Amino acid sequence: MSESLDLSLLKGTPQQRKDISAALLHTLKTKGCAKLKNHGLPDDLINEMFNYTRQFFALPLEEKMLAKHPPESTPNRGYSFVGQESVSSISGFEKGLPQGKFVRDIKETIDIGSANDDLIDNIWVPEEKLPGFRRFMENFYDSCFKVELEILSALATALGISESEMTLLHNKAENEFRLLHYPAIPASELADGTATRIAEHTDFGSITMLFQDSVGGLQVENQQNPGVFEGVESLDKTEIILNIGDSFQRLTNDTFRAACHRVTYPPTVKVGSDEMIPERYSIAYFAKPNRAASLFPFKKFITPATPCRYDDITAWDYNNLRIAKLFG
Ligand SMILES: O=C(O)CCC(=O)C(=O)O
Ligand SMILES: [Fe+2]
Repeated sequence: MSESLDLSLLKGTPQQRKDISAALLHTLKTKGCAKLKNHGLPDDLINEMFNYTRQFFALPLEEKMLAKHPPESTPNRGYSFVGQESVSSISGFEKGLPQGKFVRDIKETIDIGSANDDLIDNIWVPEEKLPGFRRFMENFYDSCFKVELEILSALATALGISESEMTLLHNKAENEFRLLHYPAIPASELADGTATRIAEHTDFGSITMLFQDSVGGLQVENQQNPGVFEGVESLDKTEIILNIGDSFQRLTNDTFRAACHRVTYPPTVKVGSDEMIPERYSIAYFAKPNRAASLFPFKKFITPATPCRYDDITAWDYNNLRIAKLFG
């Protein structure tokens, strides 16, 4: 995986901004994801984020279940126990592939939205179970939103589309963000291919900003070599791993393709061995276009050589179409 890109250059000279935006676009288009440093989120904040994430998942199951995700896909809020959600049902969706075999994800998650969302409320454990958790998460969400807008503006610059059009499409912060815990398991549990940590998938939104600990196992499909998945390790958990989601693929009429990714064995553990795969934590912030916005491709990307590939659909209808498949 290539070097981290220095996002502080977006605030440098106009030339530096242009160059770093172009580098970001190039890395995403070739590698499928980009690592970002100096993105503006303080190290302490990210470290605290991981601390809270660890503390949340360390609560007894019956306490986590006080914030339980409904059995169906919407509203996508609250705690999902190991086995509740299976991502393999959407593997290959945007590639137009038929649904493949069922693979069990061995992960637990909590999904969180904006504190100011007037459509959906968050689902929290009672404050006394994890004091400060709710407030911290709500603030972290807002901090991620600021970085999201900067990244989207940079991508707009690099793609030659209007920054304000891009911002207007995302200004309601109707995003989602998810804490993930992959429990420690013997490697043998993954050996026959019926289970994994998270099955191959693309994210639904515009961009995903991911934070991961140092365990490893995240793999992203190289955009120039379909079918080839490359490991993405973070030496430093304060780095953001950025990838493109399906909504952006639609908006750019496939100029930009969503990156397929998955989490499996970390590089330190031998496939099929008796070793234990250590537990792993990650945090994914899914930036999405406003619910009412159309995902019809920007005019610039519809040409005689590249006719429009997508129907007009709102971001919300598209989101629900995708998510409906996740909770079976
Ligand atoms: O845990 C990770 O690194 C990836 C999580 C992910 O891809 C997702 O939740 O969509
Ligand atoms: Fe993902």
